[in-house]
Amino acid sequence: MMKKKLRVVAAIIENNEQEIFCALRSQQMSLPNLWEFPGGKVEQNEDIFVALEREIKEEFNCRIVTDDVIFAKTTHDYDSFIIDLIAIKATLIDKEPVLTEHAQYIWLKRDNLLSLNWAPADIPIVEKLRTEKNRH
Ligand SMILES: Nc1nc2c([nH]c(=O)n2[C@H]2C[C@H](O)[C@@H](COP(=O)(O)OP(=O)(O)OP(=O)(O)O)O2)c(=O)[nH]1
Repeated sequence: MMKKKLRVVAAIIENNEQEIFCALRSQQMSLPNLWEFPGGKVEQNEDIFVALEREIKEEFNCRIVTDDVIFAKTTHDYDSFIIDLIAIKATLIDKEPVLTEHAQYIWLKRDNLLSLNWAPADIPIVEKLRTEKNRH
């Protein structure tokens, strides 16, 4: 049978201290106990930037402003599905995120990102963040 293909957007949210927002998937979610850049599935005909803002609002009850470019795009073949993961940088507006589905979150400097147990699809994005030169 053909594997299901998921199109997922993920936010690289950086704060004023150059820390990046990392979220821990809970026991109840798929890929439990793995860290991710928060986001979710893009709906049919939905704009990816709109999808990302929607997902962050749903999952953390806060608003972000996204870049208007894609930071990184990667494909990963999990046992039960294939994911197209689209990472987009973003900035938090209003307030700190509130956990609703995730088990935990943490703000980490780039150099410390590899200390977490990431969802496999996210590893290339973590690597790109660690080595990027022109940060903003
Ligand atoms: N949001 C997000 N999902 C990721 C990342 N890396 C990664 O492998 N994934 C996977 C986990 C999920 O299987 C899928 C995203 O789906 P989701 O979080 O919207 O929804 P879900 O499958 O947990 O739950 P559901 O909507 O099926 O109830 O992509 C990532 O960095 N961010």
